[in-house]
Amino acid sequence: MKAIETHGLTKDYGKLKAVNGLDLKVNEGSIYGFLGPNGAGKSTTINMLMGFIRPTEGTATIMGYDISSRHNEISNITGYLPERPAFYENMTGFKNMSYFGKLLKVPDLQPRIAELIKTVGLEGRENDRVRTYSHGMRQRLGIAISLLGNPKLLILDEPTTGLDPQGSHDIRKIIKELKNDKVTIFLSSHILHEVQEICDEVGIIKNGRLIVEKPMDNFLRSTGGNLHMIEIIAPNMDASYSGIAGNISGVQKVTVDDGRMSVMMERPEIAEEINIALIGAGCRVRSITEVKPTLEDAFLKVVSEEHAEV
Ligand SMILES: Nc1ncnc2c1ncn2[C@@H]1O[C@H](COP(=O)(O)OP(=O)(O)OP(=O)(O)O)[C@@H](O)[C@H]1O
Repeated sequence: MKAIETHGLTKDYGKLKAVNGLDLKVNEGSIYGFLGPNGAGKSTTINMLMGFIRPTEGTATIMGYDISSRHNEISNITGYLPERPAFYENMTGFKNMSYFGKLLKVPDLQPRIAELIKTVGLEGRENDRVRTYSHGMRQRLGIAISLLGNPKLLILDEPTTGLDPQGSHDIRKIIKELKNDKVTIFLSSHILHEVQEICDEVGIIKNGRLIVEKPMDNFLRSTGGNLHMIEIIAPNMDASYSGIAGNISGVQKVTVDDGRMSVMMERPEIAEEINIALIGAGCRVRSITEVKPTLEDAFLKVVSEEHAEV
């Protein structure tokens, strides 16, 4: 069973197809990064999954439950953090949690709240009114509330946007710990280095259509043309060594710039041959580092292409 599965999910706003025939598959236990340019249809998709708006066409299930008919079951197993969470501003963080916890009929509510306040790092501020909270504290409270019911699936709409480095780091840590507890996490974000760090699957939507859905590693490798890249540093590195590396079988491209050689090659083991050849030719190799493709590069590449990949 998939944690989330959609078939032809579509939302029209007049002539605009905000979401257009979306077929998503989110594996249970994964951290799935749902990406796309502004206006691509991410929030509209999330709003349909959460039952806030009705699809124009198509179907979707969450943990096997149909979103159009099994809303109660879905609410019981899904936690949700909206892009801008709303609270009772004049109540304390603790009281807000109590209120939502009672709505969800959370058993042993008081100890559960205390535990979550600790998890999200709000200790010491839980008895202050929410209107005095910073943006980061509001996000922390929103995450704590979304976790009240011990969800199996957590849907987070841009959870770290606008947070300071410590806040983003803490939230990434919470997300990774939830994965260890087998919670599936579906998050939308524009902060691609964070998505690369924590997500193991990636789906990219553009103009309402899914253009990529892959395990993160596969996606990063596929957009790099399945090549591996290394960077070699040597104090006496210069262009005369390019031919030495370039002659080795499986090396696709060599550039030398500012005392650094960059090599694109077909297999990672070729690095050892390059090292031996360079040293044999008098190059004083100091370091060889694997350069990982970035999600940002891969994302920009696929969204600038017109064709759909899936
Ligand atoms: N209630 C609405 N009425 C009309 N059009 C809407 C409505 N809600 C969203 N749209 C349009 O649907 C498209 C998708 O919007 P959506 O908010 O889902 O994008 P998004 O991917 O979440 O964008 P962002 O990254 O900017 O948050 C946009 O063109 C938006 O203007």
